[in-house]
Amino acid sequence: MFLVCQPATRRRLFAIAMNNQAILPFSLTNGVYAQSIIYAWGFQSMTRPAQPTLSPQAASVTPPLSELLLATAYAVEGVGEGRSLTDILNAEPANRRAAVQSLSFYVMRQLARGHALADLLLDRGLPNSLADSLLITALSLLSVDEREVRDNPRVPVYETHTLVSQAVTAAGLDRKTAGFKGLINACLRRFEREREALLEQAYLRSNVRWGFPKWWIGRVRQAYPAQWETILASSFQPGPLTLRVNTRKTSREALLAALQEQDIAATAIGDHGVILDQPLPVAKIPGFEEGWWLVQDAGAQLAAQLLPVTDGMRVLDACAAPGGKTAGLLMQARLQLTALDIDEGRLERVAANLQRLQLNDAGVVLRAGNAIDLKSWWDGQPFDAILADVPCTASGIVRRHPDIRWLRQEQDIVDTVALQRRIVSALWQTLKPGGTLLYVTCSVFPQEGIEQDQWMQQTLEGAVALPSPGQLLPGQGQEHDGFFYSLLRKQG
Ligand SMILES: C[S@@+](CC[C@H](N)C(=O)[O-])C[C@H]1O[C@@H](n2cnc3c(N)ncnc32)[C@H](O)[C@@H]1O
Repeated sequence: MFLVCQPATRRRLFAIAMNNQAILPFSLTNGVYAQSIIYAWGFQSMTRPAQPTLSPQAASVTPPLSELLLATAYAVEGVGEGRSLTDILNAEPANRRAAVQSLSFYVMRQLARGHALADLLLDRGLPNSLADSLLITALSLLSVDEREVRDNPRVPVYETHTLVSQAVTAAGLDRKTAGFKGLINACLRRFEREREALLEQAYLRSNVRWGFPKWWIGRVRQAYPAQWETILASSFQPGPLTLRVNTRKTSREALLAALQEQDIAATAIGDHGVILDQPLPVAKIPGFEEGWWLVQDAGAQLAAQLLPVTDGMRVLDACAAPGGKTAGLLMQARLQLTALDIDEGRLERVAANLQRLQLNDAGVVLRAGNAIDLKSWWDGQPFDAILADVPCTASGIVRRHPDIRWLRQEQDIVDTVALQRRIVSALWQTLKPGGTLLYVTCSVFPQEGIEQDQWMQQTLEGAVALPSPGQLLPGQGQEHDGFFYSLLRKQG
């Protein structure tokens, strides 16, 4: 494998490869009576980012709940300012990352409820955004109900008095929130007293009922009048842990047998997938170090199967990072593969992941570049096949990235559609006559899927549609996230 990047990047890449560890489980104290943690975030999280070094003793101690609540409030504030929760969590120290992930994922799902309750308790939000985020965090966690716990046993549940006192202690830990201790205490205690009435009022709001922004609910409802409720309900729940077997290293039967041996319940899904009954830390699943599998949703696994590739082909994976679909393609055949991505940092993850899976063949080149700017990265040799897993709103993968629904704005759909068209138009020029291009998005919005497909067939010279799944929706039939697939051949 050959990486086209700066020398400093190469050094960091080596460090990442050496650091390739899984997220560890943790246990919470402080009055938690039901707790379990989501471990794998997807392919990206299989490589642990560089973290400040902690002594083994310090790294194994989970901080008190008050500290976790404050860290979660910082995460909520960060998302409110437009930062990705994945980036925020990557910067968390190792000893609390899993705990803060569990809390912040839950709060993200119930953010509309937390906001609505804070609105009802205070005429205006708190004048300090961190204090406001702490109040919303505590209210989201205090308002967990039995039905939620029944539907999802991983929901974090705390005894009320513990949560209230820890939230107030959390306020005292930071000078930005210390002045709001009394007000936060008063709000949380009032919530305890008026819980039923406040929740009843909050649930009158559609964004609280569904856990999505109003504009998002409207878009899904308009696009899928018969299925919108199941799509939203399914998108609200956390996705399961699904693995894609590395068929270069092992078989699905062998992986299922190894899982069974360790009493890990799992079933086959799709052609190469395995779905675990319960999520586990990746390091606890047999074969992680050996590269027997990667974490990949069943819908995403289809990409490598749909693009017709055979040994020796010149293939472009145009928006490759973090490399889940690159890995899938390399399991299908021995390729002369260029993995292109505009983000050099994310490209490092492709390298680390291919290394763990031992798919870093001599014919693989990782290249940092903008797909639109052909002159900057293309050598003029046409490709036999192109995977265009273009940037999108990611509205189909909100189960695994619960912050996305709050980070996106309705206008983003228009901007993303325009960017996707520019990327595909450029890539089409690099495709051989007779070659195939697979267009992929992890979105449920038709503007990025079926409407783009129509546009491509009308606009791209010589484009002929081949059979492909089209729109895959969460909660409809097989277990998977939301994706759109269109396979086009360039007539020669
Ligand atoms: C949906 S993600 C790709 C996921 C990846 N194919 C996988 O399966 O792991 C889209 C990627 O496109 C990259 N990207 C965005 N704009 C791009 C551009 N103009 N040229 C190349 N890559 C781009 C982003 O950095 C991001 O990594």
